[in-house]
Amino acid sequence: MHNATFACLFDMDGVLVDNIDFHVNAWLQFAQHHNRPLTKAQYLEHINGHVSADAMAYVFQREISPGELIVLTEEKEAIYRELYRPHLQPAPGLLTFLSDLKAAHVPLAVGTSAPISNVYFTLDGLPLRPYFDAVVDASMVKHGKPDPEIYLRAAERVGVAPALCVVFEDAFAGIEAGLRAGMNVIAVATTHTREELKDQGAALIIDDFVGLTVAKVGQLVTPV
Ligand SMILES: O=P(O)(O)OC[C@H]1O[C@@H](O)[C@H](O)[C@@H](O)[C@@H]1O
Repeated sequence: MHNATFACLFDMDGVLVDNIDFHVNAWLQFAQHHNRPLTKAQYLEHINGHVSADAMAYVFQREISPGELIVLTEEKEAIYRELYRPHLQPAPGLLTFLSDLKAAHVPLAVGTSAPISNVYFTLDGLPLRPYFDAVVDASMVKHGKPDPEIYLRAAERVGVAPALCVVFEDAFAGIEAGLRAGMNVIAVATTHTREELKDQGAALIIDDFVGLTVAKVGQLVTPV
């Protein structure tokens, strides 16, 4: 058995599930309903991977009150869940990779900008929750990605030093959050192409989890 000396921290949307097209369509429908201009390019640059408080402030170009934020977030996320529900499935190779990590006693956590309603939908809907020792969502932090708080909190929850954590991320904001937390980042080329990801500072770029081994990930944090 592999002797685990590191932890793996997973982003949710775009990593555990390859669902960003559904988020894009939900945001475009939501924005149209509120007569706000929004394009896919703007989504990718300003919304992808960000917490709803920041995304809504961008869409409406103003501060959103806490009460309004709850209503608007649930409106958008209900559209997303309706669109994605028939397609809900784990990313290719994910279940095998998570089982291998568990067998090697690697502590596992999720660090997501998503609201808790989407965490229930994804982690309990599949179900993926039994694999994870900790889940940190948007409601548990003051500052969303690209701030490192979500990943620092996840590392704290599994009791592993940031330098010994490997973050799996698809979003620019999430990659930056992992790097600013002092962690090793593996970029997943779901939302962005390998070309777009190549200068973002990730130690490795993968298309999905097929064929990924515990040893390969461990090498990123374990001196040879
Ligand atoms: O990629 P993460 O951190 O799981 O982020 C979740 C967020 O990702 C964004 O891309 C979605 O548009 C949001 O609606 C969602 O809540």
